[in-house]
Amino acid sequence: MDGKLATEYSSWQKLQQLYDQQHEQLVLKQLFAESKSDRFQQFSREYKSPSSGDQDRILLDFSKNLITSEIFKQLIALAKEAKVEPFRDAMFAGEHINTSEGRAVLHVALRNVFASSGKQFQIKEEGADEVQGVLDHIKQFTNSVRSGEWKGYTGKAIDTIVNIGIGGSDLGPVMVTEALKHYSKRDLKAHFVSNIDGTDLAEVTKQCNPETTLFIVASKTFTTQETITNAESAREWFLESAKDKAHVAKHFVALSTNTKAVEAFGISSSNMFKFWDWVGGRYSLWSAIGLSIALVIGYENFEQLLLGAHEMDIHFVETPLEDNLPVILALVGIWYNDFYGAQTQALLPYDQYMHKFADYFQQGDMESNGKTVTKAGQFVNYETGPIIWGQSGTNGQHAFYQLIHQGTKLIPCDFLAPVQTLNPIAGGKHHEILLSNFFAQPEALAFGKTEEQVRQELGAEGSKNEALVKSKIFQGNKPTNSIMFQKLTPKTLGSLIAMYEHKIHVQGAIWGINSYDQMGVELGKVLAKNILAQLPDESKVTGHDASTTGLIHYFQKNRK
Ligand SMILES: O=P(O)(O)OC[C@H]1O[C@H](O)[C@H](O)[C@@H](O)[C@@H]1O
Repeated sequence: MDGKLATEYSSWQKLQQLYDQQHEQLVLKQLFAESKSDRFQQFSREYKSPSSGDQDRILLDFSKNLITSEIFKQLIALAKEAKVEPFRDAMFAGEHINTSEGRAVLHVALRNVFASSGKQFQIKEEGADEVQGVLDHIKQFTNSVRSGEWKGYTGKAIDTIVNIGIGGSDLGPVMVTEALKHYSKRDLKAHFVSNIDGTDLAEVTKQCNPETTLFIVASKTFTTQETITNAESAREWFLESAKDKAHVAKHFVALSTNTKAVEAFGISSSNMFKFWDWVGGRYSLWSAIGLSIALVIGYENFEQLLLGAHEMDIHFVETPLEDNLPVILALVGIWYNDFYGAQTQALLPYDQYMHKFADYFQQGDMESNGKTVTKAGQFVNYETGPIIWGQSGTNGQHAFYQLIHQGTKLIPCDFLAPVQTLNPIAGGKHHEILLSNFFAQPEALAFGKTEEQVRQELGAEGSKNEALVKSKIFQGNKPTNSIMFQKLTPKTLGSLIAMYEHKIHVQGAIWGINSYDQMGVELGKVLAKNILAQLPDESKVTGHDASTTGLIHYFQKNRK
C-alpha cells in the first residue's frame, strides 16, 4: 500500500517461487497424513464475542487449504510487507483512504457506539459524532411504527413496509431481513423494490394497502434513476387513493445523504434519516439504510447486529495477523486468486436464512475489488477481485456442485454453518442431515475418490467399463474453508458480515487498489441516459455502432 505493485513485494516473489516449486506436491491427502491430527489445531482459529463469549463464537477451519506452515508464514509476511496493519489503522482513524473520491471510509464508525464494549475507536471526521443521534431517531421511529402508534392517513397502523432502493441501498437490508427472519415481527410485512422494471413495483403494490403501507426511499445520493423513478411511481400509486399530498408525510420516509434532493422530492427533513459520504453504499446497512432491518427485527436486535460488527472490528484491529480471521481469509484467497489462477470464490452457507449471503457479497466484494488500476495509477499485472457466487446448502449441491467436484476449474469454497439451528424440527433430524452434508462436502472435495476405490466398488465386471471407472473418480485436492458459528443471532450475523468486509479490505490493500470507489458502474449509466432520449424517434438514433443501432431500431419498429 505504498504505491507498489503487489508483484514488487519480495514476499510476493517468494510466494511465486513456493508455488512454482511446490504446488505439485501440495496434496491435501498427504498434507493431512504428514501432520496427523495437528493440522486442524495448526490451521483453525476460534473467535469469541467479548460480550457474550460462547453464545456468539465463530470457528474458522482453514486446514483444508493447499498451504503449509511455510506458505502461511509467507502469506503473513506479504500482509506485513503490504502494510496491511497501518492501512487498517488509517481507515479506523478516519484518514481519507478512498483517494479517488477524497473520502474517509468509516462504516466502522456506524457501529462504534458501544462504550460498554471496552473499546471505542477515536474517529475524527465530520458527522462521526452524529451517528448516535441518527440511531436514536431510528429507534424512536421504529418503536412508534412497530407499536402501532405511527398512523397512516386514515388513522390505521402500518402493517407493510416497502424499501425502495438498489445496490447497497437494497442488498444489505434484503440479506439481513432474510437472515434474521426468525427475529422478525410477523405482522409487519416487508417488501423490497429495486429494479426499474415496472414489474417489480407493480407486483409489490398489488399486495399493499395504501392506508397501511410505509414507503422507505433508500438512496445515498438520491439521484439514482431506478430508485427515484420507482419512488415517484409509488407516490403516484399512493396519491390515487390518498388524494391529498399532505398525506405523503405519513407514508414516505427517506434514507439519504442528500437533504436537498429529499426535500425536492417532497419528503420533509423530519422524515429523513441521514448518513454521510464516508459510508460506502455497499457498506451502508449499518447506517440509516438499515431502517427497514430495524423495523423488521426491532431496534434492540438491530443494535445487536451493530455490536457484533463492532466486536469483529475490535478483533480485526487488535488480533495478530496470524490469528486474525479476516486477514487469514484474505490471504488464503490471494493464494488461489493470484498463484493458482482461480477465478471465482463460492460462499456456501448451510443455513437457509442466509440464502442471500452470496448475493450480498457479490456487490460487497466485486464492486470493491473489481479494479485494474492501483491507487498510484498503475495497471496491475496480477489478478484482483474474485467472482463471488454461491447459494445455500444443500440446494447448491443439487445444482452446481458437480462442476466443483469434477469440472476443470478450481473453485475455492467457504462453507458456513451454525452449530445450533433455530428450527430444531423433527427432533433435530433436519439439522443433523444438513450438518452431515456440511461436513461431507469439504471432505469429499479435499480427499476425493481414487481409481482403486472406484474399481473396488464396481467389482471386476463393472471395472471393465473404463469410461465408467474414469467418470467416477474424484481428483480431490479442492480447497475449502469451514466456518462454524454457534447460532444465527443478530450479533453473530453482524460479526460474520464485518469479517468478510475486512477480508475485502485486506485483499484490496495487498493489491494496492481503491476498494472504496466504483467508477466501473458509471459508463453504462451515462450511455443509457443518452439512449433514453433517443428512444422516442428512430431518426434521433445516432452515434452508435451498427449492433446497438440495429437493436434500438428493432425495438422501435416492434414496440407497438
Ligand atoms: O444509494 P444510491 O445512491 O441510490 O446508490 C445505489 C447504488 O448505485 C450504484 O450502483 C453504485 O455503484 C452502488 O454502490 C450503489 O449502492
